[in-house]
Amino acid sequence: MIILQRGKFITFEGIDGAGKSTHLAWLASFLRDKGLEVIVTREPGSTALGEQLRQLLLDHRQAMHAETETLLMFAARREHLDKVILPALERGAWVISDRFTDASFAYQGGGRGVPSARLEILEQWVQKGFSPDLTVYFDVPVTISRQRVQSARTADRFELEPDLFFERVRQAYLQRAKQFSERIRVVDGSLSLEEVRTAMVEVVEKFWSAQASSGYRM
Ligand SMILES: Nc1ncnc2c1ncn2[C@@H]1O[C@H](COP(=O)(O)OP(=O)(O)O)[C@@H](O)[C@H]1O
Ligand SMILES: Cc1cn([C@H]2C[C@H](O)[C@@H](COP(=O)(O)OP(=O)(O)O)O2)c(=O)[nH]c1=O
Repeated sequence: MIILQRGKFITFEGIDGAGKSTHLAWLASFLRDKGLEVIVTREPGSTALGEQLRQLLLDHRQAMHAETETLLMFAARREHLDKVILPALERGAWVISDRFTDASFAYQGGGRGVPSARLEILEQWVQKGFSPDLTVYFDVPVTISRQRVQSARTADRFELEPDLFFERVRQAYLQRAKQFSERIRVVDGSLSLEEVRTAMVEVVEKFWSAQASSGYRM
């Protein structure tokens, strides 16, 4: 009898320009080299409906109430869980997502001031106790992330927010990293690309060894 083990769910977090997307591809190939099926995905988005919600959420002409924004983020997440994340984990694949619920606590909570208690209700409603197995948080000062984003792409609705908004987002991430220190690993994203990658590899290799020693069959 073949007993299929559930895959692992890894998320990347950080303020815009922290370097998440740059390092995601590396992690995917690291895990694929170990023989795993790996799904790379992102939030908001990654389903047909989720990508439409993403367009509404990121379009700078689309002003919206902070609670509308929050509900749309969780609506996109519900689809993402149902159509992509949970089926992949159940068939044994590993899933790496560029952002997940920590982003709602950081952006809608820290950035927009939506009370954590409300976010926790939505989290419980949508996730029913499900959360990532590992989160890598790339921490960068706002000035650095701004410079990177400005030279890399056209700003979306969030990236047009002032520095103060991103300071609050960053503080909320740091606070959450303290609160969930077992799950959320902080990497200094302000270093050179090579140095950040080395720090990330260390985090991922530790996680990998912990899985192996706890009996996870690779
Ligand atoms: N450690 C780094 N040093 C210098 N530039 C970086 C570093 N990390 C990312 N970048 C650059 O910053 C820009 C934004 O990076 P990206 O990975 O898209 O960030 P995010 O996905 O977190 O928004 C890209 O042009 C990328 O090449
Ligand atoms: C998932 C999520 C993203 N966001 C925001 C953060 C980003 O500014 C934006 C899109 O995410 P993303 O594509 O990761 O942006 P970037 O590549 O610039 O880091 O959506 C929230 O505000 N709340 C959420 O729950």
